Amino acid sequence: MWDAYASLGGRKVLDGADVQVEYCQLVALVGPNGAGKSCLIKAFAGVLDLDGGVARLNGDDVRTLSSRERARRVAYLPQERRIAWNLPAVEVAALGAPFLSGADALTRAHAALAEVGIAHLAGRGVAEMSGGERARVLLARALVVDAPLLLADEPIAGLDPDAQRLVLERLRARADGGAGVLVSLHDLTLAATMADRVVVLDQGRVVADAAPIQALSPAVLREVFGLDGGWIEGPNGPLLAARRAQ
Ligand SMILES: Nc1ncnc2c1ncn2[C@@H]1O[C@H](COP(=O)(O)OP(=O)(O)OP(=O)(O)O)[C@@H](O)[C@H]1O
Repeated sequence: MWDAYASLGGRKVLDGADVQVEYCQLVALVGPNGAGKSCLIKAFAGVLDLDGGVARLNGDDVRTLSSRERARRVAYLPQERRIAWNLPAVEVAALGAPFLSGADALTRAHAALAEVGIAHLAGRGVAEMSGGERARVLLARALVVDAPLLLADEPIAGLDPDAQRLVLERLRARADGGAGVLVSLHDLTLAATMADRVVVLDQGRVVADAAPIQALSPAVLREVFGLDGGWIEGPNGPLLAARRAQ
């Protein structure tokens, strides 16, 4: 995405943001509440109009692609977790592959539910699930196709710690398997542990885009997140040691 500008309700929500997602990379998008992360992801998914700049998928302006072509090229997990109908989980997950035959879509949906650790819930209605279980069904819907670009807006919000790790490991595996993955996160330690690159967004602008520890430097932690501190090496990767700036 180059030079993206967008406004909502008369306010600038993207202000010249440049973000590239390469194949085989997991890119974590971080920033405070209201920074523009969802807007940026929506622009990539082709569901938010830009006032300026362009979101390209493999060179093509996403807005020029048909819905089916978009569904092939980009899988999108929105932040919104509402599901209108009480369909079984496997049928909800199968909706992620509208261009496959019903049987193929269901086979893939079963595999995607297993991938996110809820194969046992395949036949359960989504209205009869906990919030975290439903969140995993929606993630499975995004994983049903091997889209070259996977967009996940706060995929681990509301999940227990084990499920958070599982979901990020699955997204990591998609990147290792060749996809570009852009995932918005609030947990900076998980972002630093799992991502190849971290993009820091603040007021619709990219203020850092680098390897995790470089992007989340003490200066960025202070200026963007209001935190004093830095990174220490933990047994399983970097750990954020920070407190609110005085
Ligand atoms: N439908 C809307 N109408 C008007 N303003 C909106 C709308 N949706 C979002 N905004 C504004 O756009 C800005 C960016 O919102 P966005 O949802 O992209 O932030 P975010 O970084 O994803 O935040 P969070 O971490 O809270 O999810 C915010 O100032 C928000 O108030």
